[in-house]
Amino acid sequence: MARHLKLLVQRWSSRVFSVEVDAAPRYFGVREQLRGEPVPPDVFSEVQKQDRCYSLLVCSGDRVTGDRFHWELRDRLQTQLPPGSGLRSMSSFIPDQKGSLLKGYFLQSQAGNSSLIEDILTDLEQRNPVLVCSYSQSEDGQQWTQCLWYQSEENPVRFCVVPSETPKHHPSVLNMINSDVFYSLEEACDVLKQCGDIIPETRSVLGMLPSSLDARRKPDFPVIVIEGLDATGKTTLTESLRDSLGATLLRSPPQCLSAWRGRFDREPPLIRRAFYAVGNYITAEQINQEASKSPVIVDRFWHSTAAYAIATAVTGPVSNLPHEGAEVYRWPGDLLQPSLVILLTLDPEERKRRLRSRGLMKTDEEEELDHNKLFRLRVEEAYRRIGGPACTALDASPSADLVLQQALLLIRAKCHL
Ligand SMILES: Nc1ncnc2c1ncn2[C@@H]1O[C@H](COP(=O)(O)OP(=O)(O)OP(=O)(O)O)[C@@H](O)[C@H]1O
Ligand SMILES: Nc1ccn([C@H]2C[C@H](O)[C@@H](COP(=O)(O)O)O2)c(=O)n1
Repeated sequence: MARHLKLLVQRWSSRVFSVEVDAAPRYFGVREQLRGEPVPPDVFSEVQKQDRCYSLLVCSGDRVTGDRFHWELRDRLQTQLPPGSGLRSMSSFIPDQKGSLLKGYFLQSQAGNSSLIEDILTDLEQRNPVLVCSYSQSEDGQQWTQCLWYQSEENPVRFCVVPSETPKHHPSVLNMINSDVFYSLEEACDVLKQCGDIIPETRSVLGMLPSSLDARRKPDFPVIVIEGLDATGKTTLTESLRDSLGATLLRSPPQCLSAWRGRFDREPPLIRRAFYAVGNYITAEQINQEASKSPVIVDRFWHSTAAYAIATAVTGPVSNLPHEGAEVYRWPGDLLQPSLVILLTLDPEERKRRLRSRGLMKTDEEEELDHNKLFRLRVEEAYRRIGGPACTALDASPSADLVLQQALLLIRAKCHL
């Protein structure tokens, strides 16, 4: 057994497991001996006595391989598992310990299909970096126990399953920095470089980077970023501002990456977010060049990259986001800081009306914004919490002309244009 797996299992009883039920995590832990009354954790409360549950945790030493495997595993399981397996996202972590998060899946077998499921899991564990556990109920129905699958042939160690308190931080927060949100060009490039063999397009993306970057260089003209959810009116406003101010209009990701964007949108968060992070640095270089000649308007920048990444990594209500002022909301030290960031805000019904009347194709995340109210609320709140510079909110519900006038007032007050 690999050394890192052995170390993992040694600290097994200090780990907490979380299973997603109705878009919110439920927590449980394991103990070698049960103290006090047995209480089944609520994730097991609706499982029938004769049924078994299983967990699979991805334990790859290499994060690019591990994240890609975790991403593909969901499709594989959805195709192979019999109906009614109740596949859910799961994770395992040590509370408050950064980098301790392992991602995986939780499922259950029903009477009659457990041998099929066990064959699938055995095959997966033999060929891939996964750790499988099975859960079963004791004869008297009082207790659920966990058995590490790789040991089950030899001398299986059974752990008692116990409910666990909601941890201070959502588990995803433990691995967010430089996995979901990148705080330096170097960290984002490292991920893309590791993908060179599996995604040849990364070489072209990295080839677009300027040879040197100077985040401290102060642009001669103001740089104004327009942010907001899709269909809040960014394109409409940025084009009007360009015309009114005689400004240059740029966007992030920049035009030169558009041929590869769809390719990276199909990758797991680690790779996808690294692509968008690198896009911001390429746009920053374009800003540096243009802001020596005229004001620059930018359609999306760092706030979009960080807000969508944070809101996707965390599940459940807004209260699961990292707390206000947390490290994840800081601005990367090596990225150009705009003079002003305007966040367009819009009532969800009006946004939907504009989306419908526009009728364009939507990305998966835009679809998610429409269907998942909690996701939308998390993105909006993450936008507000990101600092350095923080967003200035602007109500985008009046007519396009009135929104333009309000934006010009903000720009003149802040940037003395
Ligand atoms: N102030 C406004 N009042 C009414 N309709 C508007 C207003 N601003 C924009 N629209 C319309 O709403 C739709 C979405 O606007 P726009 O494309 O500018 O949004 P966006 O934020 O750039 O969207 P995306 O991020 O998806 O590209 C368009 O059909 C546009 O004409
Ligand atoms: N600087 C950026 C720009 C965009 N994104 C991501 C966030 C969303 O998934 C999607 C929205 O972009 P749009 O469809 O409006 O072009 O792209 C990002 O992460 N960073």
